[in-house]
Amino acid sequence: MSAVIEIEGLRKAFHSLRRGRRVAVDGFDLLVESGQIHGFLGPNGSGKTTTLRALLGLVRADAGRMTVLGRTSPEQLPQVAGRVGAIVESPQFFGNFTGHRTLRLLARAGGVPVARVDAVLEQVGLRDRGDERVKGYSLGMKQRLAVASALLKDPELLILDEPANGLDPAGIREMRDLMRSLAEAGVTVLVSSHILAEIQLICDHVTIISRGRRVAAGRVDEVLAGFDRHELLVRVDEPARAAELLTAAGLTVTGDGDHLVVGDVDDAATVSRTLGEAGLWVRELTPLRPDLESAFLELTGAPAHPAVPRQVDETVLPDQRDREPVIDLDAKGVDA
Ligand SMILES: Nc1ncnc2c1ncn2[C@@H]1O[C@H](COP(=O)(O)OP(=O)(O)OP(=O)(O)O)[C@@H](O)[C@H]1O
Repeated sequence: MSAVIEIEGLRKAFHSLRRGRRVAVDGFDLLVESGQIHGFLGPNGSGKTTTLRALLGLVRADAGRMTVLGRTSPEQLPQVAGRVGAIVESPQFFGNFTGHRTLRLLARAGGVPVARVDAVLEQVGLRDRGDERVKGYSLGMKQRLAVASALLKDPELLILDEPANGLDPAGIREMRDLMRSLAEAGVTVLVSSHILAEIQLICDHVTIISRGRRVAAGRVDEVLAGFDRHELLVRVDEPARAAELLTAAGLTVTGDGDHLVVGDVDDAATVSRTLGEAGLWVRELTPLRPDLESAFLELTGAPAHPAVPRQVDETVLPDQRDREPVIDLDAKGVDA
């Protein structure tokens, strides 16, 4: 497997008038290999968007080494730009244009054959809706139109910043199916998100960022294995008595009501035997597998923040919302 994205020691600080210098990304590393659907997870403000913007040359990094498809970023990015599709800044669409017309315009502007438009509409499941005006699209359809615009170039690498943000469960499912079909078609996908359950379902690899630093990376199942507490959910009559017996047998027992959670269990038979010998019959014995949600909480000290609805055709760019005035160091050529 070859590296499609490599980031080593990325640093980026912003200077704001009110709060002074703020380090957004602090020595961050990321490795995405070809064929992966790679989840990029982190709490609100942990540095995901800044990382992606730096990778794509939209903001200048203070330090670090980055490559995209084997070329250094940002210097050699133009050499591979035609092979990379990205939605990091929310694209703006004209509500009065149809999806088809929007993509035709973008195809012409990007020097892509207009014949690609039908192909990408088909790919994102908008073929039958391409002749409708964008203002009549649901949020999920607008997100898919945004993905379609990134697919016009038939990219090998697709970078999506929070593609499921603000979507309802049906929209999230559509986005998930779309990413899966892209991966099956051989596209490498890097997707940032805070919707952990979705990342767990969609992605094979994950990198977790907290306060600008990488706190975990690897295959999703391997990252989760590090959080396996070998716990079992146990349902039994007389749970209070069962808890006493299991504690006396050296196990950790928590839980209330009609079930117990028994920890540090190497062999489930220990539980059923201990209870069975005392005449208590186990009605349910289920291993509790760690999920990304709890791993994330433990690693970052923060719960995944609730979805912030963000529409792809919002008139306000994300950077203009809830942000203080910023000294644009890039424009002034000043080092942070
Ligand atoms: N243009 C900017 N000016 C000033 N501060 C910024 C700017 N962009 C990002 N920051 C700050 O850098 C930190 C990281 O922000 P970033 O947007 O990269 O996080 P994120 O992980 O993408 O968050 P979210 O999930 O909310 O999108 C935050 O403290 C943010 O306020």
